[in-house]
Amino acid sequence: MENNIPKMILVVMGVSGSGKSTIARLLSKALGWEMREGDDLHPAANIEKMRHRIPLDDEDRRPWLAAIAQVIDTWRQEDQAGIITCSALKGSYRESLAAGRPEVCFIYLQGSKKLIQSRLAHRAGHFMPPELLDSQFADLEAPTGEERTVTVDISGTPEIIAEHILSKLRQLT
Ligand SMILES: Nc1ncnc2c1ncn2[C@@H]1O[C@H](COP(=O)(O)OP(=O)(O)O)[C@@H](O)[C@H]1O
Ligand SMILES: O=C(O)[C@H](O)[C@@H](O)[C@H](O)[C@H](O)COP(=O)(O)O
Repeated sequence: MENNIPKMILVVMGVSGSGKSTIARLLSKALGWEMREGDDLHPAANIEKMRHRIPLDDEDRRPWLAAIAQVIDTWRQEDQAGIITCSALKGSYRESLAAGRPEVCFIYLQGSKKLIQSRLAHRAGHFMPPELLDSQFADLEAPTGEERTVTVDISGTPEIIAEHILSKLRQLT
């Protein structure tokens, strides 16, 4: 139990630029839970595709989601809490990550295309081109009403968003 929050596995999700890495790092610091960057688990071909401004499809994402599930399963086997970033845009992807893994809780970073576009315009040193944002929103199936999901608005500062998530997680149990 950290900050009155029971051990769980958080999947920080949302479109590119919604703040997954930023917020996951803050949550990891606050909770002392290990954080993994989902971006690091893409096959090289996926990174190349995105670099060339080609959106990923279900087939491309299959091995990536499997690698994310593997990280989650390692934490489960070790009875560890953890935080991983993953866009998890579609309901079917979330189902594949959550099925048989009751420790998983999704944190959905919700924001408008306009706001996220403006943040991506200022992000440097990332392989993901801002031009792919339209395709991210086209694929997004927001997790409205799904179980074990916390939705937060991303218009505030990272610190406010993280605090908001922590307070919602405290109310989950
Ligand atoms: N709440 C926020 N307020 C202002 N800028 C933010 C906020 N969250 C993230 N950013 C900035 O927006 C950009 C995208 O955030 P990032 O964490 O890389 O998103 P993602 O991991 O979802 O692609 C980064 O430049 C980051 O510093
Ligand atoms: O199509 C997808 O499922 C996403 O694009 C996912 O692959 C991830 O979001 C990228 O790796 C970009 O990285 P950021 O989300 O960190 O911009």
